[in-house]
Amino acid sequence: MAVVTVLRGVSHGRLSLLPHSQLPIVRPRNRPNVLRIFARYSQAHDLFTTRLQDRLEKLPKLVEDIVQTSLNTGPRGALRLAQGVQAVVGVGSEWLQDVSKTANSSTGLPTQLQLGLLSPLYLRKLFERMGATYIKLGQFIASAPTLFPPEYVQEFQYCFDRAPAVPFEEIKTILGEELGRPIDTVFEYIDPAPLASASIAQVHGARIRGTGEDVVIKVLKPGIEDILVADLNFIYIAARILEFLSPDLSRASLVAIVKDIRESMLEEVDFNKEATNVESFRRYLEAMGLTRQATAPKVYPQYSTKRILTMERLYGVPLTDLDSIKSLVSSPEISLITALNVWFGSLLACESFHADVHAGNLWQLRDGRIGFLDFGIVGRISPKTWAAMEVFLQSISIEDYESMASALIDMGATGKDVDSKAFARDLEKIFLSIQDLDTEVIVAAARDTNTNANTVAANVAFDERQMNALFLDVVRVSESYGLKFPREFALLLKQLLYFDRYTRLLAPNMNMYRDQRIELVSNRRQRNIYQ
Ligand SMILES: Nc1ncnc2c1ncn2[C@@H]1O[C@H](COP(=O)(O)OP(=O)(O)OP(=O)(O)O)[C@@H](O)[C@H]1O
Repeated sequence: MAVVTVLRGVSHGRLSLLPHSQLPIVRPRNRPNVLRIFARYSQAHDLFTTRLQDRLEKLPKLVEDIVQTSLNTGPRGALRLAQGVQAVVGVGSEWLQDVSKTANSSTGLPTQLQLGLLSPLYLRKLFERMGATYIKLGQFIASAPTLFPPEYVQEFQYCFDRAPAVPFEEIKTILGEELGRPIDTVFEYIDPAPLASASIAQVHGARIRGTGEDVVIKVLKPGIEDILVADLNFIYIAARILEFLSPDLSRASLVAIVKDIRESMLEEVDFNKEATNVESFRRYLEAMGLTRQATAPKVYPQYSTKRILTMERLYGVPLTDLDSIKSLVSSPEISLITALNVWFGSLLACESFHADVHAGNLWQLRDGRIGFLDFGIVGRISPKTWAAMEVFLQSISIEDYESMASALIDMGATGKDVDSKAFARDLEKIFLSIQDLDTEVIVAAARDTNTNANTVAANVAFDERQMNALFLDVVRVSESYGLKFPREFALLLKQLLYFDRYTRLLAPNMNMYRDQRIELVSNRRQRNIYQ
């Protein structure tokens, strides 16, 4: 909790050294008042002096670390600083405009505007402008509700990763360097217009020379590693200073956060890792006899490196694109069931699970199969978490909130005794509210006979916001009982809520946790749902 407290303090600009009045006091018994007061004062004073000395001793190491890290960052640091200033000025002027719009209103400035650039909305915008590292940091905040204040976790769910495209000439240069030979000896054709452009990578359609196979090439954007080094070093310095200023801050947690961010970012900019993840998912499909039902793009290792990833091109539409999907398959419900069974099966039988199956990464393919894209973020489940997760999922399916509570207690590290009955009652309230809220939203969308893609999308966005709020509720209630979950649990739960949303959209009458066709817990034996 120390991390949360301090980070909250920072976010409201209130970080300070521990004042005298809050120093722990050891009460000696049976002493006259004056002596007691003196003893109390001198103990507090001693403690303060010891802490100060302790800190002063650490100061040279901190300065050395900062200097060393800044030297490692080199001129990239200055460049990043300039970009940072530009981003602050940009979002700052947006904020000023918004302030001036509300200046004449009688209700005064909304809290969002009062907090300035530190408010969730403007901080999210600032992160988006700052690019790759901060977008990933934002996405990390969104996935770590136990560490950050809920309003930030909620807002950062919408940290969009879109960035201007890098000119095609530059992309061609990178491809030539990475392939080590003229690109036209490998590719017969590359589409100069990118299929997608995010902060870290850009994707182009292409055709392999000789075989004529359609592929996509995911290219790491130039200079992205430099930006990462500069940004991660900056984040490291900030963490060190925080530790220095607040000795009460749990060091292990803060270091773990920085380590987690660092590791997940470095994994994402190494396409060899993504290639390994896709390949292991494909092996899982093969081993389970699921290749006729689902796929992930085949990787062309001979045309892939750390910086470029050449993959089979899939053709299809996102599973949530209701109108398009109906033109491809007669029963979107069956498609959804397949997707769910394949994903749940991977939890058990694959080395890692796809931890980012948002709508853009889950496709209904033209050939009828389900396509899983983008294996940049994966999770791994420890046996302990998985065992508790099994019970958790079973308990959802039978609406047994007491076993749900005990599964959550098993998963969440706590030294305290938890009142599992009260916890169960609180969980029940949350899950009941999920059912009510979502059904309402989706039914409203479905009744609209003129529904077009935009209408559906608007409703889905609204629905997603609610789902996230409910997901945060589960975590918040658990936290109030002293539970702290491993991050893989948050990844899993978030994914389940995404799936719940797809279910309400594609198969409103189906109960994901009860339907016999969905093997939530054990998917070793694939049932034939097509008979
Ligand atoms: N194998 C593929 N076949 C067809 N299109 C693809 C393929 N891989 C990627 N794309 C297209 O490129 C887009 C971005 O790809 P991907 O999700 O892998 O990159 P990303 O940089 O991680 O993007 P994001 O973070 O937005 O998910 C996909 O949404 C899809 O439109």
